[in-house]
Amino acid sequence: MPRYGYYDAVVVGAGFAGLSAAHELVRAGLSTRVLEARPRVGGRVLTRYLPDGTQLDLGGQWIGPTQLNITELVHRYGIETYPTPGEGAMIVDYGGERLTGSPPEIAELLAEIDAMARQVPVAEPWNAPRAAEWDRRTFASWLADRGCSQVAARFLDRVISGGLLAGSASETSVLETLFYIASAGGVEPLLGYEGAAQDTRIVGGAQEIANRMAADLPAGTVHLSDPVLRIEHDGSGVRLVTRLGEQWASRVIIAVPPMLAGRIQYDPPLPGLREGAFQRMPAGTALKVHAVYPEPFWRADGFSGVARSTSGVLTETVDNTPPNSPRAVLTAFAYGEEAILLRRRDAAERRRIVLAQLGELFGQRALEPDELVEFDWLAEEWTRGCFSGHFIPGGWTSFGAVLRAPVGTLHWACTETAVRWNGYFDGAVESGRRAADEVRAVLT
Ligand SMILES: Cc1cc2nc3c(=O)[nH]c(=O)nc-3n(C[C@H](O)[C@H](O)[C@H](O)COP(=O)(O)OP(=O)(O)OC[C@H]3O[C@@H](n4cnc5c(N)ncnc54)[C@H](O)[C@@H]3O)c2cc1C
Repeated sequence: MPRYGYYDAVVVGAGFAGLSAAHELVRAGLSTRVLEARPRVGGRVLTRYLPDGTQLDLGGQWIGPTQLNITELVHRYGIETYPTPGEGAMIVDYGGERLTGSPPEIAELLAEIDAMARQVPVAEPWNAPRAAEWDRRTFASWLADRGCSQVAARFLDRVISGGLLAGSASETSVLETLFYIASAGGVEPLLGYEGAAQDTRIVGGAQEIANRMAADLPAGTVHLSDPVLRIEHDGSGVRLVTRLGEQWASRVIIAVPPMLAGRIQYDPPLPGLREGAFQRMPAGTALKVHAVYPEPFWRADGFSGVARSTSGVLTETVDNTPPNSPRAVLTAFAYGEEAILLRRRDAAERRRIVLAQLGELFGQRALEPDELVEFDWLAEEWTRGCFSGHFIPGGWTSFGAVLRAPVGTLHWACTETAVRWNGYFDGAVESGRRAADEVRAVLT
């Protein structure tokens, strides 16, 4: 280990991106330190246990079979997984009509959107043939002009702009929407359960992967509860001022969400385009709420627990009960305007609104959970949003080219910079490894 706190590389942030970067740097024989603001690793994964042992993943939780980076880590550490409970009927509340799947109009629209997404080169979306037009246009305006039914537009606004991008169609460009879809390999790999992004869960919770990655680094590599406040980079080396002291490094990988990377003080200030990119990538506003019941009563009624809805505040629900759990968990998601509306209410009113909709979907027994557990990632000092950040309209074509470009001795990671599975664990791992490759190429 180097003396006097001088490292070949310092990584800021111990989420999947930062931990993945650190592993590659250590493997390359570079002296490495990770500085993490929180008293724990994992960032946007957070597994909590209720006193009786019921497990709740308050942050990210699913992995899917085409997410090869995160799957490799799960295998490397021998972490057990289980399939997302899937038996029983899905409920689709489609403009007040109750269906058991998406109607043909939605399938047609999704096929069209998929075809458009195939025209977006994921490493450089700004070079898509219709990039300029798609980047200045919101997805809401595309839906309006497409001439689909109002309910179909509302469904896609809530399920795509909400469920995937954690916002609403009026704030996201067509290009960002298509990039996100292309980055995951299509609409079905994103929205589906079996064989798709919601296929598999982690025994012990998703935070277990991050815990194991941190434990597998040389002792003392990860330094917790020490946020980086200021970065001085004169081209020859870097001085990092943290809450507890200072560190020096030849190279730094900043593996934190854009919203937070932009809040670190840089001296000299970052180039204008780099700063502009941070400013144009706000984080989503999704809310994830867990209702805990004595048993999964919906299964006995023939339902899978999966619901999608065009009305009410909740767009999606899922059976989130781990195997051998003492109690059952039904998890609900609100996105975009509905998630903002819920935040405007106090906790008692939020509870009333959420339970009323669960009752409409799953019947009387849903009205009386043992507990309702919520966690607001938007209010988390070291995350500031949920699920991830996205370019606002115009962002990709004006600022996309600088998203991953190093600034002198500073390198950028985090899921928002990923080419594949952007926004997911898998993309975070990819981004950390890519940034470590950049550093390795210079230092070894
Ligand atoms: C509710 C929710 C559900 C999700 N569901 C899924 C899912 O099912 N599957 C999936 O694949 N993805 C999911 N995601 C997204 C997934 O969690 C993220 O893509 C991934 O965890 C991001 O990893 P990261 O390393 O890029 O960033 P982060 O996890 O945000 O890590 C950044 C780290 O940097 C630290 N940090 C911030 N600022 C500083 C500073 N100044 N100094 C030092 N440290 C700092 C933070 O504390 C954090 O630990 C979900 C996210 C949320 C919030």
